[in-house]
Amino acid sequence: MSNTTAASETTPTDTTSASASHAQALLAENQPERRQYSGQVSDMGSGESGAGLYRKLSELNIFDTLSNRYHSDDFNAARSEYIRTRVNILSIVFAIFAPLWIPMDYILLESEDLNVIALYRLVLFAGMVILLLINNARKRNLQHSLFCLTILIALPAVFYTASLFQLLNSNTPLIGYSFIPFLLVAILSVFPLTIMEATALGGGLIATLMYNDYYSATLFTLDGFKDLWLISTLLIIALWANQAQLHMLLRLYRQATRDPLTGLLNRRVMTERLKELTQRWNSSSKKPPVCVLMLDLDRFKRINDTYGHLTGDKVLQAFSQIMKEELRSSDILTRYGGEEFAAVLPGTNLDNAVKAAERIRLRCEQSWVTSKENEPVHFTTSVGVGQLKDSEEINELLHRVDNSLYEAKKSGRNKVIQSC
Ligand SMILES: Nc1nc2c(ncn2[C@@H]2O[C@H](COP(=O)(O)OP(=O)(O)OP(=O)(O)O)[C@@H](O)[C@H]2O)c(=O)[nH]1
Repeated sequence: MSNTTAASETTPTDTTSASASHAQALLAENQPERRQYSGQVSDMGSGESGAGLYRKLSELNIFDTLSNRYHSDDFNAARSEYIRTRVNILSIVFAIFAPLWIPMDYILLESEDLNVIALYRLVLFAGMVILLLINNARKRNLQHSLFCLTILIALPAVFYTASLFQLLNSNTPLIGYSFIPFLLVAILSVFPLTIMEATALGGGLIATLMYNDYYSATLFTLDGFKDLWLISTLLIIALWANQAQLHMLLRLYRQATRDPLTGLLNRRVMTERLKELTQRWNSSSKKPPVCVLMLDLDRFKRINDTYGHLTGDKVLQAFSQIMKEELRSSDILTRYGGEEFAAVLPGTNLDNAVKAAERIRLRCEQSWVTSKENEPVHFTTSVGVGQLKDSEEINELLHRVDNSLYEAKKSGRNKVIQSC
């Protein structure tokens, strides 16, 4: 055990690993911009910063709903469950309604088309049943759910194209067929999709409609234009509905997982993430290092008692800002309890974790917030650091690191102690 030397560099610890990229996704919703300074720490609790256009777009949640690039693995898993259940319901609806129309075809279609179309409908029915099975084979996997959603949209689109080709030369009116692309675009609106996902699926449907209009020689007619107009309008409304759903999901998710004062993850989420991480770590042959920091503000009660709780809150926000700035965006940062914080550093060895802890300690020492009376309020932190050992349970690691933190407090505070 040792109190480490102060690290002069201000760059975050940077060792690579597979788990680091996983953790990056876990926390991506909370990425701050890195700023380097020491001195007065502004009271930014949300973890959002930036300027100009980027900031405006962030405020409009454009980046949140544009693609899933900034979504955590956990949020993606939650969203995939929404998509999976809706794909289940819709594939059952299609499986029921596809063969149900066969009697209507017998009334409306000419005899030479009947058997072929009935066969297409049975194939669509079988496709939907198979999709139902595939859709439930993997849970909490966004790629898989999006794949199944694409199949859900593609199967009726292929059925529509094949039927249209079959019925191209017949004189019967296409009752029960021509609305299919419009129905599919409308169906998109029940899913919480990003703009890119919905545009890709909607674009595919518009292309299908145009392809069929072209082959039935209606693309450049008034009817063709009317179809395009209608499907584009429906797609815009579907995109709007997608955005509303995705935005609401993100908000609910953030409320359930974040500490409102600092914007960091809450303790429950951190424990879950850490459990997942260690399970994966213990079962894999590659074992990149994983370290944990436990950080506690020193004599925080005194700050509250002297300057009031609002100033205490400012210190908590400033401290979390320092953590965000001194650690990598792939690290898992948590407000663990009142004035206690924790950080999981995947892909970082003990030496580098100690350096990172030392950077935070030093930044705190050099920083201050201002009280209501405009007095500078300084603060310091004590830190315990430990690295996950082979076959070690997560609780054992946390217990070890907590003991180091306790030792740092006992031996005078404003210290980093590593657990061996
Ligand atoms: N302002 C503010 N204070 C909080 C919050 N959560 C916990 N606290 C306060 O944090 C203080 C923690 O005090 P202690 O546990 O005695 O620890 P300490 O004064 O930091 O002493 P050491 O940890 O031993 O250095 C208590 O006064 C709590 O009321 C919060 O969200 N805002």
